[in-house]
This record gives sequence, C-alpha cells and structure tokens, in this order.
Amino acid sequence: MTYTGVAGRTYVVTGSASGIGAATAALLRERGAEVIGCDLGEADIQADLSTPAGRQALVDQVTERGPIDAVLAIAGGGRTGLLETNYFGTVATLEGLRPLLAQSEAPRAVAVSSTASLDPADERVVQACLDGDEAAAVALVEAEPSIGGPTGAYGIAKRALNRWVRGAAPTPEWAGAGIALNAVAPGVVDTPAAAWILASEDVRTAVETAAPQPFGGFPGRPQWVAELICWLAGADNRFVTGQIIFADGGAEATMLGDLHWR
Ligand SMILES: NC(=O)c1ccc[n+]([C@@H]2O[C@H](COP(=O)([O-])OP(=O)(O)OC[C@H]3O[C@@H](n4cnc5c(N)ncnc54)[C@H](O)[C@@H]3O)[C@@H](O)[C@H]2O)c1
Repeated sequence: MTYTGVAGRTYVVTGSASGIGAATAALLRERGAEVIGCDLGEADIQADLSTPAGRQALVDQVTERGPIDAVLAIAGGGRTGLLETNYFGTVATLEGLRPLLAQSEAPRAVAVSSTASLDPADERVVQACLDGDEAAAVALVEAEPSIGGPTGAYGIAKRALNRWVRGAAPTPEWAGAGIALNAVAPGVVDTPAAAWILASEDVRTAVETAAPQPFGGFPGRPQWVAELICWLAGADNRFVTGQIIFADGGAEATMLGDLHWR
C-alpha cells in the first residue's frame, strides 16, 4: 500500500494559534497540506467557538472557501467557557462542517479530548451535553461550582465529547458518509494551557506519579500529539473510527487500563 500522506489535502484546524493546534497546523503545512486555521487569536478565521454566533461564523467562512478534506477540532482548554468551547463549540464545528466534509474523497475528523475525561463526571451534565441542551448543562455547572472531579466542568466536557464521538462515529451521517471520526485524548502536554499544572510542584508530582515510567518523557510535546492527529486525519487512515486514543505517555494505561479490560 502506498503512503499517500497529507499533501494536497485541505484541513480546517481550530485552536491553530497555539499549542497542539499550532503544532498540527505547522506539521500539515510542512507536509504539503493546505490549512485553514481558526482561533480566538491570530488565524485565517477569527471566531469565538464558545458562542453560537462564533460557531456559525466559522462554518459560513469555511463553506465560502470551498472543499475541505478534514476537520480538526482542537480549540479548547481549561480557562473559560469550559462546556461552551470544549463540548458545544467542538461538536458544532464538526456537525456544522460535516456536509461539506462528506464531499471529500477521504473525509476525516478529529476532536481533541483529554485524560481529564477520565475524572468522575456528573451524569446530568453529560446527558444535557449529549441532548444538545447548552443552557441546561451550563446552568447545572454554574449552580454547583464543585461539580465533577478534580478538573470540574472541563473534565465533564471532555467526557461528554468522548461519548459523543463514540455515538456519532458509526452512524449513517458519519460512517455512512465515509467519514472517519476519532478523538485524541492527550495527557499533560507542554503548552500554555498546561502552564498551571507545570507550575505547581504538587500537581506536577501527582501527574508524574500517575504514570511512573512515562513513555517519551514528561510533559509531552505538542508535536507528538500532532503526529497522531495528522495520521488519523490523513487518507492513510482507512480503518480507524469511533476511537478515543490516549496520547499520554501511558498515564491512562497505568491508571485505568485494568478497569477498561476487566
Ligand atoms: N496541554 C495539555 O496538557 C492538554 C491536555 C489534554 C487536552 N488538551 C486539549 O488540547 C487542546 C489544545 O490545547 P493546548 O494545550 O494546545 O492549549 P493552548 O492554550 O496552547 O491552545 C488552545 C488554543 O485554542 C484557542 N481557543 C480557546 N478557546 C477558544 C474559543 N472559544 N474559540 C476559538 N479558539 C479558542 C486558544 O486561543 C488557543 O490558541 C484543547 O482542547 C485542550 O483541552 C491539552
């Protein structure tokens, strides 16, 4: 089988101004792909994906530009609009661009989740997310600031995202249209979003201890995650869909591997 790579394909990359999104956009461009970057910060398309208007602006502007081959929903993080950006913005980006994406000969989509998705999550909020009820999900979180596990609403948003990817990938709209849809769940990666983790000795030690012999080293590099995203979203991925793939140096396998396989 000939490796076709990413050259000549067009990728929409959200979160392109920093961290994992910037590393992915750079890798794609280096390998000959065309990238349409979207971010709150400097990007081809500036849009705030925490709002319905920003999500619509992204879909409209990408659609105006013409055909695409992959959508990489990477924008997110743990600062503000935790549910709004990490769940609703991500799903709206993927769903909004799905009809355009389906016209590609090798359409692919990737959502970026997190190992925080493994934290205990409040099922009511997860369900409100999956129901598409943004107001209800946000109201639940606002009413109970200590909701969820150590990563709060961020972890809940990423848990809901995992569930959405698992549910959507095999449906006629995605698999039936030939679109591979996967999630990549990074562990701690050296980007501005993880600065607070890396700055705290306690948190850093706790995370390092979770995977005592981290594969690749700690913290991860954005490029290591970008490589995986690029492959999943490339034409060479002919058989992988509906997966939540942890790129975390072994943290998930160390912490929860037993739970998954028991
Ligand atoms: N760095 C980590 O340790 C880590 C771990 C697990 C998951 N992640 C996930 O990886 C993804 C990328 O994060 P990163 O680490 O590269 O962080 P980062 O802060 O370096 O980059 C995130 C980018 O997303 C953009 N963004 C945030 N909110 C947005 C919004 N409402 N609309 C448009 N753009 C927005 C930011 O402007 C920024 O450019 C996020 O989804 C994050 O949750 C990161």
